[in-house]
Amino acid sequence: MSAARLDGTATAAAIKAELRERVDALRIRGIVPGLGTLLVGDDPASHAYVAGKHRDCSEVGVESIRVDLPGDASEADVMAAIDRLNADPAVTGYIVQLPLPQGMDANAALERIDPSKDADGLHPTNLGRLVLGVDGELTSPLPCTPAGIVELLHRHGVELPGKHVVVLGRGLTVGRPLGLLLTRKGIDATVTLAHSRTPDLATEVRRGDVVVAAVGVPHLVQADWIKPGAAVLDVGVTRVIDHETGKAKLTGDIDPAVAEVAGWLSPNPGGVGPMTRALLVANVVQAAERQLAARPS
Ligand SMILES: Nc1nc2c(c(=O)[nH]1)N[C@@H](CN(C=O)c1ccc(C(=O)N[C@@H](CCC(=O)O)C(=O)O)cc1)CN2
Repeated sequence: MSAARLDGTATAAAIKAELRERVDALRIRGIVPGLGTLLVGDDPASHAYVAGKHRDCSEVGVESIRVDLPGDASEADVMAAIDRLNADPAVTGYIVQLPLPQGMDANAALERIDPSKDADGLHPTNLGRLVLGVDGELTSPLPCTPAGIVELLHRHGVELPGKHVVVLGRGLTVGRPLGLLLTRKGIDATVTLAHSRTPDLATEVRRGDVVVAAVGVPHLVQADWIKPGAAVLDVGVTRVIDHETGKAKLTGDIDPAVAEVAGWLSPNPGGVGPMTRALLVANVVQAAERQLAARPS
């Protein structure tokens, strides 16, 4: 038996259709949401992701403001670009595409973002609100990949309360905030956050009703690591050369044989990636709705 597909492309399309209606309602009230992106350097993957983000915006009626700096830009250039995005009234929310070129302080860049314009939910204030809001109502933006994973499972009817979720990877954009999100009241999962220094990964993964792999090690997770029927989300991406075609192709963290054991499996590409982008647009629309709510009537 083969796992059912956690279809990120179709789910993201449904979310974008819902967002289109919210954007239309905002525009009628005179608010035009705009997403800004700041991309430094010429990493092809980052360029592809940023292009996808702007494509999504045009599909839902969100304006795009794109700032690209060369790879040899100084930290002062990056900070100045962030200051301009903070001040630009056309920018409802924006992101600094990660990774920044080697040697550049990503934390300093993230801290410079105006938290009310932080479309990635990665500013310390918004990550702090995620920690503080574990028991309560949350009105700050959530990091896009964790929010996308929870939404993808929810829209496929995969229940999380009381389930054991094993997350592989402790990075800033996925593993770390995902652990916080999954343990919030209302989501109520139990989380194991495993990483490169965890002994015996296979034993940890076998305990998971849900497994999220975000480490960037091609085909790390093997079929005999998976509890039969588990939901498996493949987030990590490595570009490897296909020996038959000589071209680079995307390879995820999950071995294809996992499909024979898992109950649910997200394809990669076509799984969590499109959900990350859809939830980014959702954060921008939400920020615009907050602007509207704060406007004197
Ligand atoms: N500022 C941020 N930087 C990065 C984040 C982030 O959330 N914020 N996450 C990752 C990359 N990422 C978002 O920027 C991202 C990854 C993948 C995709 C995506 O749509 N993938 C497609 C395949 C695209 C391709 O062909 O290359 C898919 O999975 O179907 C979008 C965004 C690191 N940086």
